Amino acid sequence: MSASSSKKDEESGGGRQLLHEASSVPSIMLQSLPAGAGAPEFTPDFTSGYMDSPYCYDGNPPPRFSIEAETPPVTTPRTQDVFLTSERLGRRGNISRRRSPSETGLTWSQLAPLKRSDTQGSFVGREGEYVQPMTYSGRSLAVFTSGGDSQALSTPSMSGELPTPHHEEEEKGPDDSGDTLPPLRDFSPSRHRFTLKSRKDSIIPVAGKEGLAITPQLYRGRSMAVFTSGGDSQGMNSAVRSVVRMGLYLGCRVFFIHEGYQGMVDGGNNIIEASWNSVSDIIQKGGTIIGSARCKDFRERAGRLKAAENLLQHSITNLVCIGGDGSLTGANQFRKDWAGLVQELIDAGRVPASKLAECPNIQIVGLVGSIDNDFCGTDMTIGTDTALHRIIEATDAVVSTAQSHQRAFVIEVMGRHCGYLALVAGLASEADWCFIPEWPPPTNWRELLCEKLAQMRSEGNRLNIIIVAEGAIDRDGSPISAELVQKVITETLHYDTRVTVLGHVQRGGCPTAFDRLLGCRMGAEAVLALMEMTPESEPCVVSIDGNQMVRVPLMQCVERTQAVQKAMDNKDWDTAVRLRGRSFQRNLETYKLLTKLHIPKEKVNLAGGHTFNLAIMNVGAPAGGMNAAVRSFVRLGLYHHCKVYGVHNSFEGLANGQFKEMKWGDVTNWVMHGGSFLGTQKQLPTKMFDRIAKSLEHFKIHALLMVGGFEVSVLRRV
Ligand SMILES: Nc1ncnc2c1ncn2[C@@H]1O[C@H](COP(=O)(O)OP(=O)(O)O)[C@@H](O)[C@H]1O
Ligand SMILES: O=P(O)(O)OC[C@H]1O[C@](O)(COP(=O)(O)O)[C@@H](O)[C@@H]1O
Repeated sequence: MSASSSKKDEESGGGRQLLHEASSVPSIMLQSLPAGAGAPEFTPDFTSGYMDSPYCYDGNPPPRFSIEAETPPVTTPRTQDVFLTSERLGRRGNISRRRSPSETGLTWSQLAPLKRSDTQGSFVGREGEYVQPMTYSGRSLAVFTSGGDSQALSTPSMSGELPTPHHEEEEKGPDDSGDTLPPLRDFSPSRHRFTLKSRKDSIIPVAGKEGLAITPQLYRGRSMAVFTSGGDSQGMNSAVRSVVRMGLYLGCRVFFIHEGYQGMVDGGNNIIEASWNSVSDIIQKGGTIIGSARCKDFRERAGRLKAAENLLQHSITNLVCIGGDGSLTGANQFRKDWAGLVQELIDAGRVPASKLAECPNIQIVGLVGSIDNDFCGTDMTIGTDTALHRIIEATDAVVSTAQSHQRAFVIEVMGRHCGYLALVAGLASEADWCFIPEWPPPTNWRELLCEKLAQMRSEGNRLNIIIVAEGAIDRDGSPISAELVQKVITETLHYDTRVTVLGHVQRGGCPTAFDRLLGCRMGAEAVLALMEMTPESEPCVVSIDGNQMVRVPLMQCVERTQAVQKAMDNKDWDTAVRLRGRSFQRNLETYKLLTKLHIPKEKVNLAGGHTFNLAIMNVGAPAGGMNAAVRSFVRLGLYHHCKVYGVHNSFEGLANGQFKEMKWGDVTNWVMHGGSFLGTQKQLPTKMFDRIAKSLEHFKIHALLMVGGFEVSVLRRV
């Protein structure tokens, strides 16, 4: 026994001693997941723009949880208890494991660190990696929920295929970008160009200025305009509001251009000056108050000439374009043409000659507003989060009626070229199958699909949910429509099968809090980026990277986005998925793994034949997502040949031996349910340590995952 553990024994009394005496349980690892409102330390700080756990900044260590690990049973040099969290809480951020290297005695390189300057530090989780089936065959684990329950995303899967490893994406290495920002201080344009260090991406982001103090009236006298273009999305209004107010704050004249490029071409009342109040009371509204359009004229030089003439009338030489890749491509073309267009207008006597000196260039900054999340270069586009909420709400509603009538439902979601919405909706609703354009199903998908659905029914499921992206295709590139899927199911299985096309409902309605904030943050950053531009600057897109506002070169992003389509056209699915980014790959792998009906058959055991017992429990008040976490844990544990126990009723259950061995099918359909199926209680284990230790010994538990609030820390401190 180490010196440190002896000391802790003295502090904690007999229960701890029991753990150490349990010869058949050489060690125990405790891990905890924060859940719900009972985990205030993880509350995102939306206002500052940095949604990390304050652990990163306030210097306080997180609660520690292990009951000491003297003989580490698993594979790392010295395995310790960890605290799992979503790194930087970017919606597509990494799941990371947090702990202090100084506490663990490990070096950063052993931890595969993210190189953050957090007081706690993080190292990258293994989410999305290809994981050999049955790697930890024989081990046991248990799960419990405790504290407040929480509604969360967990992970279903899709095809009957085994997961195949994807190539490691080259563009993004571990996020080592974050910590170059200095504390809040005055901003002036000559200072503050922070580069994000050591990125391996071909698209290199530059850190934005969010969080810095900005001097008012810094750009007094400049003119700028904002417009929305292409398909609208929820959160565009928030971005417009933010652009207008930041522009005014900096002393600029700010104009609205109504109806996208069409308004720019038509001019007149489409271009009007904005005031502070003209954007009041819009942050909560869906759509775009300044209108959006698709405009043929602007694709032609003649149209762009008219647009330039209209902008020159107001001496507008700074544009914030809120739209998709098409709109941003158009903006880039406009910028390239600008000098020639101005000269042509002067030559034709349509604008005074002085305009050339006054407005020699036009500067462009883009914000991506699209529900599809199809733009390379940003983790999330404005509107995606809201669309996902709509889809999940609708799917939950469909599930209830499908259940009554024992029906299969094929739900079509938007995404002409991108499967993000379908895939993530599939994950979050535990759909039985999910069709996306980037990863078409095997050629015999009809048989596989029907086999899977039939098997589910034979195991007692009353319904089936299949999600089809609007742009889903098969391996030959032919569309897989919702109607085709319906036909296959009806003809083969004779199930009562209905199609629900969610359509524009997904794009309408009020934005979620996330999209409102995303619009706000991106809009403000866009104005700063715009004002800092020089005639030589390339147009940029303001994007979210992890949870940081960054600027990325517009055309590189557009090219990468178009490359995904090219890869799909060439039926190069691996490349298409890879180009979509690591988070997309992770989602896909997780979906494929966890949606399987049974544990995959492989017998590989990378743990060298060890048998491990795992347990999971919930603690504290219930919080959304607890069941989803349990489902993922149980299935992954089983996949690694562990024995997995669910511990009922928090610490009390732990002390009373309320352990239930969990099987793969026991957690089916757990994702969409709030609360805690294991049962959770707000209670401290302080008076139960002896009994807890006996239970752990009795069930020979090697590792325990606690999902809950602060209560989990008490056991750890023992
Ligand atoms: N290559 C281009 N040149 C000029 N304008 C373009 C170009 N591509 C798109 N646009 C303009 O942007 C508008 C919106 O583009 P679109 O692709 O329909 O939507 P999104 O911006 O949502 O991708 C088009 O109607 C057109 O006016
Ligand atoms: O409203 P429209 O013009 O029918 O467009 C529908 C398309 O627009 C989208 O909602 C969003 O696409 P973009 O934002 O990329 O333009 C797609 O998912 C959908 O296929």
